Amino acid sequence: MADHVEHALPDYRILPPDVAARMAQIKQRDYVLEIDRVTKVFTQKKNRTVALDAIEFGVHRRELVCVVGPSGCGKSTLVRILAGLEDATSGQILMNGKPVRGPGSDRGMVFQKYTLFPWLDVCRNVMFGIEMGGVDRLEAQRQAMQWLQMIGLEQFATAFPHQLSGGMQQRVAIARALAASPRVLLMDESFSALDAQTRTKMQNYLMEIWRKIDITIVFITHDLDEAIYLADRILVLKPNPGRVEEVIEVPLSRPRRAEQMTSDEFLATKAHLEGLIRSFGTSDDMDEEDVKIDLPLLTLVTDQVE
Ligand SMILES: Nc1ncnc2c1ncn2[C@@H]1O[C@H](COP(=O)(O)OP(=O)(O)OP(=O)(O)O)[C@@H](O)[C@H]1O
Repeated sequence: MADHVEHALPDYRILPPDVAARMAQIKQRDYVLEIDRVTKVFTQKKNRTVALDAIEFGVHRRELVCVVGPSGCGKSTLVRILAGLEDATSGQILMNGKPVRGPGSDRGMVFQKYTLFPWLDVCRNVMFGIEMGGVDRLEAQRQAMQWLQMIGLEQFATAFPHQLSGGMQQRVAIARALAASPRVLLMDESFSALDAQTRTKMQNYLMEIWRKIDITIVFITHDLDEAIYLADRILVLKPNPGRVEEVIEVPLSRPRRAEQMTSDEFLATKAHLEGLIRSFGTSDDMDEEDVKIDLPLLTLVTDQVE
């Protein structure tokens, strides 16, 4: 007899009762953001790329949706269209039922690269979004300090961005985006420049803020662990052309804890996502096993201990 029996993972589609109840509650809420048959075609000389092909999806109020997919499946294009930075070739984005015509204060954005204004101190960076909304300077300063308190950086109010670590800068970027009172926060690979430990802290920190305020989050990521850990639902895109492959309801209870990353439900969801990405057959950086490195001969290790 075999010494060990292979551990069978549960079906990732089976939601524990508390998760099923939460998901039912989320689905009763209105859509804040609707992607209404959005197609985006890029034409360059003779090349025609269908980056997004009739994408249809609705994000409920106070939901946290992650978007994953291999390189080139249209994640960045989608987030740029959601932000109003790019037009769809056909279809439309609706915010609370109204068509999006360009960037607006109802959608905040946090990018991958640190985008704080280097010449403004932390408080002024956060004040920026508030003042843009027509609030006077003194009131903006009061609100900015409240945000800094919320993110635990009030003692850094007069520091400049270069004096902060990457994680702290992203916390300020989140505070700056939220201070402008958006309905939706769009996050494009916002934590991928951070080291693993800081990244986990930022994920917990984001979920903590999200729990406290009325905000809906759309989070684009390459990282499957990050998507499963954060999301209520995961929108999986496939490339060539960019289409919705599947929408996954994450079978994990909230509040999320790091220990859940080794749970059967987590592993089953990850195994399924990995299988999907592999089935797209792209040479993607999500698939680390496929990465081949040509080493120059001189780098061969000669003192290897067996
Ligand atoms: N401005 C552009 N002009 C021409 N083609 C573009 C443009 N922007 C994106 N594309 C093409 O559209 C497709 C989707 O690109 P996009 O950057 O949205 O994918 P992605 O999923 O965000 O990729 P990655 O994860 O590598 O950032 C790709 O084939 C890309 O080459």
